[in-house]
Amino acid sequence: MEKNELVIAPSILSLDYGHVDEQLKALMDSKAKWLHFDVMDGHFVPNLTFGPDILRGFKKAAPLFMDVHLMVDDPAFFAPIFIQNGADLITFHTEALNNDPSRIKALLQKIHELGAQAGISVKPKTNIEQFASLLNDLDLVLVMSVEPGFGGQSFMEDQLDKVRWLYDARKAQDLGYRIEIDGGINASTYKKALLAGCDTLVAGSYVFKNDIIKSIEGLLE
Ligand SMILES: O=C(CO)[C@@H](O)[C@H](O)COP(=O)(O)O
Repeated sequence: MEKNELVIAPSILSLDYGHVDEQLKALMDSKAKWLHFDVMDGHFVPNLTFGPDILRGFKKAAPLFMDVHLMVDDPAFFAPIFIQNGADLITFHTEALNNDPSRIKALLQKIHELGAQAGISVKPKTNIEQFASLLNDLDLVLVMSVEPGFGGQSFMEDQLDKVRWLYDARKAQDLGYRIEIDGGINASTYKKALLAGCDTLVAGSYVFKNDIIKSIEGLLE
């Protein structure tokens, strides 16, 4: 059984930036409670996206739970800035801290001290089991089911092994972290993600290239 209520986090990477007001209104009228906000620095991943001012603007226009995914070389520098500007949850990539458990733990703690929830993001080639000792410090684990950097890629089904491992570990240790999946989620892949144990679905192109309200409702069914 799922421990957490199912949450859909539309990824604003795929928003149609010619029609921002309209789309934010549809999001506010939808059943989405979260927004997924991808921060890319052009170096950790080969794409550039949004800074903290944009997050502040989005939060004002659409006051939903802001799930901020840092794809940056220096998450310890950027996390406090995004929290000040409205992030409710920050995830960062462990590789940016050389996969060093003590540095990862210190940043998770810093994020918590600043009043936000904290989690790690896991790239497709990253082994999750090396972070077993950190599970108790996490509010969420973000499993990437595509290589981070771009929307519209195909779902990597083999990443569901990580989801199953996280699900079993959570149950065995009676922990409460969310299991979020991100990349290639659509009307068919979401079912596989839910069956494997995800409780938080990020969806970009599927939501914004279809009817926003109906596609979110469909993923919640
Ligand atoms: O973080 C990323 C890409 O790096 C994602 O959040 C994408 O924005 C998901 O887009 P779709 O695969 O759903 O189109």
